[in-house]
Amino acid sequence: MAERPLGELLRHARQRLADAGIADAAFDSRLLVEHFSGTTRTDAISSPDRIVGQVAEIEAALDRRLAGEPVHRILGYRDFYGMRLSLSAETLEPRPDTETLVDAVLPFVRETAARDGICRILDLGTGTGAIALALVTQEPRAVATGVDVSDDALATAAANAGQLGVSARFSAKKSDWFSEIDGRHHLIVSNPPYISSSEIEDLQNEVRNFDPRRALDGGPDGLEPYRTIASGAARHLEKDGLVGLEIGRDQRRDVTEIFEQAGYHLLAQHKDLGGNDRVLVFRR
Ligand SMILES: C[S@@+](CC[C@H](N)C(=O)[O-])C[C@H]1O[C@@H](n2cnc3c(N)ncnc32)[C@H](O)[C@@H]1O
Repeated sequence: MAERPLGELLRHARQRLADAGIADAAFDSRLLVEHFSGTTRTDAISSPDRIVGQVAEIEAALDRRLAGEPVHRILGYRDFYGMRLSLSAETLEPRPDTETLVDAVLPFVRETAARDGICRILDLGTGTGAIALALVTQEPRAVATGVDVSDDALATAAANAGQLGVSARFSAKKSDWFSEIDGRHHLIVSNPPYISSSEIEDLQNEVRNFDPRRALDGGPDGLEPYRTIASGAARHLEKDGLVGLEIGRDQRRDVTEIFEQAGYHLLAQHKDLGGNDRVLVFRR
């Protein structure tokens, strides 16, 4: 059937996902139908008889969802800190938990910018650019370098900066952590890969099969990137600069120890909305 009324199509889509046991069937079906039909939630309520011509595209999107692909991978974007960020094959889907890191360091970014007229930020493992772009869109005097080893992620981050109108204050830089980085920054932020290599096989299919492995795998104990960041950060930080990190829920002690051994002290720690340890902020 090439055309169908919007209300009927929404019910059908929801039913297909619910019948297959998809947990968020109502939410996912609404996002997919709205995206591929170009309609809004208001249209669904005010014009359920509106005829939708994109039935084939919507069925194809539902097929992908039924095959286990996460809904935002199918949509090609995910919203983060009020921004719509494009995704690509080698970018992690930014998660709401990571907004905790942005909230934790934003006051420091604003204070630094007010004092020095600028805040230089280094985002290690930038992916879509989520953390750096949230900070530069919130503070107009902030400038950020987003580092990644993936060309695909860097191209996506640069495109996201363009979409948000902040290209002049965001540069995407290919570097293995600090290897190609010069100069000093007021703030280093990172949500590095922090899952141990052996645990990756136990992850939900939707994470393991659709988020890039390079964005997840933190080495044998999941802590390798933290060691690299702890040992290199001092050469790239301004005096009194901060390091803000996202961590796995059981990594608070280990990551604190790694940074304390490198001469830092823990300035603040934050839990995510689920009450898990999620963010640590260090000063030297
Ligand atoms: C967990 S993802 C975080 C992405 C993004 N910052 C976010 O919070 O949504 C980790 C990122 O680190 C990048 N990465 C992995 N190894 C790296 C390395 N050696 N040097 C720089 N970036 C690396 C991955 O490509 C990935 O984009």
